[in-house]
Amino acid sequence: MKLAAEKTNLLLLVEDVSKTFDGFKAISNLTFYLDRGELRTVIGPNGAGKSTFFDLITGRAKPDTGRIEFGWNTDLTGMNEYQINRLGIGRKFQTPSVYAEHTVFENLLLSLQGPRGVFATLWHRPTSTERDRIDALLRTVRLEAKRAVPAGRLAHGEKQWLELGMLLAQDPQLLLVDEPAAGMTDDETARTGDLLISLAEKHSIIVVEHDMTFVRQIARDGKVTVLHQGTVLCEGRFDEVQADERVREVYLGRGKH
Ligand SMILES: Nc1ncnc2c1ncn2[C@@H]1O[C@H](COP(=O)(O)OP(=O)(O)OP(=O)(O)O)[C@@H](O)[C@H]1O
Repeated sequence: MKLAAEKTNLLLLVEDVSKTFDGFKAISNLTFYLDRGELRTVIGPNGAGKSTFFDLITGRAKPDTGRIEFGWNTDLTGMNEYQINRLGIGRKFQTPSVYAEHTVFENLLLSLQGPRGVFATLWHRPTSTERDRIDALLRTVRLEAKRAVPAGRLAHGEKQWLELGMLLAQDPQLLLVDEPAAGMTDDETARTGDLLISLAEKHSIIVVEHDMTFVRQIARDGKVTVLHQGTVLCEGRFDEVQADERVREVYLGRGKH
């Protein structure tokens, strides 16, 4: 349990959380702390509970027991997904969900304006502040050259970057990113890593990932958390985790590298 003095830099507190689905304990006494400005990578074999962990933070699933707090003692367990999102927690799912027939620019405009609705947004002339904001987002995700291209015509990697840009348009404090490198070429994967590292200067980020080359790239000297059977098996720098016998047994030993 964290003491008050240790909490000053804490952004997310997950303590002793459990979640059972139909008698199966998907998350079991999970404790996890994230500091402000951290870029944390979470790995673990299939079924370890990574998606459920994100579901619990974002309010998609509710814990049976335990505490989940954001910022300075804001209890997330009593809030719904919308309220948690409004607090500043954004999630990017593995499969990009962009408006295929609308341009990259329009997709970013839609995210910037929130729940106004597609029709209202696209019939309203963006303000110069909105244009500046979108230009900055396009630079961040390196899609300036694609601003007028319909999102459906983008390459897989570009769609993922656009969706990250759409998430950033809401200016979240905490970004939860699910397997961003899945299905990407090596070059796209490396660019995604660079992008996440640059975002970590302003945001706190948790990335769930299977691709170990990518995990090594983004983890640098930061912490990697290994989940197994719904709980934290170990935590440490990439090389420490990689050398841990328990990790080798449950994860790397199964042929994932
Ligand atoms: N809504 C649900 N109902 C029943 N069982 C569930 C539900 N959600 C998750 N589970 C179970 O909980 C366990 C953890 O699932 P979860 O999807 O969180 O793992 P994961 O680490 O994300 O796996 P993967 O790497 O394959 O995506 C799995 O055994 C899964 O079948």
